[in-house]
Amino acid sequence: MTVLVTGGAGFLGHHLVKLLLEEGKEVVVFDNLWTGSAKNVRHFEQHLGFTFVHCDIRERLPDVGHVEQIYHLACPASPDRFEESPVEILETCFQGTKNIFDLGVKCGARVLIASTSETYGDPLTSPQSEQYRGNVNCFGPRSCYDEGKRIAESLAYAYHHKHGLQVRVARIFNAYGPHMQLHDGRAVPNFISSAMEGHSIVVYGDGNSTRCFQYALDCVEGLHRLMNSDHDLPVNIGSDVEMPIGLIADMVARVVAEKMGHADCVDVTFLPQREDDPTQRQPDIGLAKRVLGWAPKIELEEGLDRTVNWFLAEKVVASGSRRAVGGAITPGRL
Ligand SMILES: O=c1ccn([C@@H]2O[C@H](COP(=O)(O)OP(=O)(O)O[C@H]3OC[C@@H](O)[C@H](O)[C@H]3O)[C@@H](O)[C@H]2O)c(=O)[nH]1
Repeated sequence: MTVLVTGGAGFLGHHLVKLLLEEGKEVVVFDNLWTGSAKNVRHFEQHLGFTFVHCDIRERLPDVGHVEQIYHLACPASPDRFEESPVEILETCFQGTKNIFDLGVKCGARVLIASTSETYGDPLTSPQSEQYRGNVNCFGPRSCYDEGKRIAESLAYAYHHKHGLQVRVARIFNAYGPHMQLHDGRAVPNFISSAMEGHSIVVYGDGNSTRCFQYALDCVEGLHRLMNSDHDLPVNIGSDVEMPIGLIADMVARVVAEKMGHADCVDVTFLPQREDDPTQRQPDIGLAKRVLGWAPKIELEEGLDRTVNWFLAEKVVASGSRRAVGGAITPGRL
């Protein structure tokens, strides 16, 4: 079976491509390396079943022959990028997704889209089940992503009704793990990079906003189960262990300090809450448990330990060989 993964050089893309190759699938990756990295796919290059195509899904897509399944992950996911490139993100969510759906119709492929907990906006109810319709500001600084992903969901069901496209919709809640960019902008890598570099950790707000963080391997296992299930309505994929961000900052500071042999943890600096930053978030994962038999397995302590180990190892490699990070990649097979 040939599987296409858009955004396969991204953080979650990396873990998903690895899982699919280990399963014996032929994997084609589409990525323009906007927020992904060549490093995230370079070690797949000797795999005969792997093909990398450098392309932008907003443009006319290259011919890749027949594919049976498409995981559509391509889109920046860090709130820092939402403020930098809102128009490009909207184009990716609409035109990019439309191009992928057209390819799905042409090939008769099933398409899974990476939707998001951001479709619930700043939720007024907790936990958030798939029935909750959300509280999204349609013109705020995060709206390109929130509304972009909402229109991607709408487009998925429009293609299903009009063209019979088989769609799967995963609403992914906060994920973290190895292969995120150190300066990605999201909380976990930001906290790790500040602690590693001895800078104060920045927490927006008073530290009481909550999130539930899932480890990358759990997340891609959930995507894989959803793709191969019969359930064609949106499903939350996330951890339901809710924690204040201030506590997560403290945990990261402690883990990094222990591993680097520092006696003291770094300080935490509090800055004003960012506009429209959700104050609480916790998925109801009852549906995923029921229809996919899925729930996250890796606890936050264990996941943070593995993630910090990975970032520290990357730092040693980078300082040892001074090799380029995220450099240009040649189109075609890696
Ligand atoms: O350096 C930082 C970064 C983030 N934060 C805070 O930590 C919380 C989590 O922030 P993140 O940037 O990791 O992620 P957010 O929850 O804001 O958005 C994410 O939600 C789920 C996704 O689908 C997306 O990846 C992204 O939109 C927010 O309250 C944010 O303000 C900090 O306090 N300091």
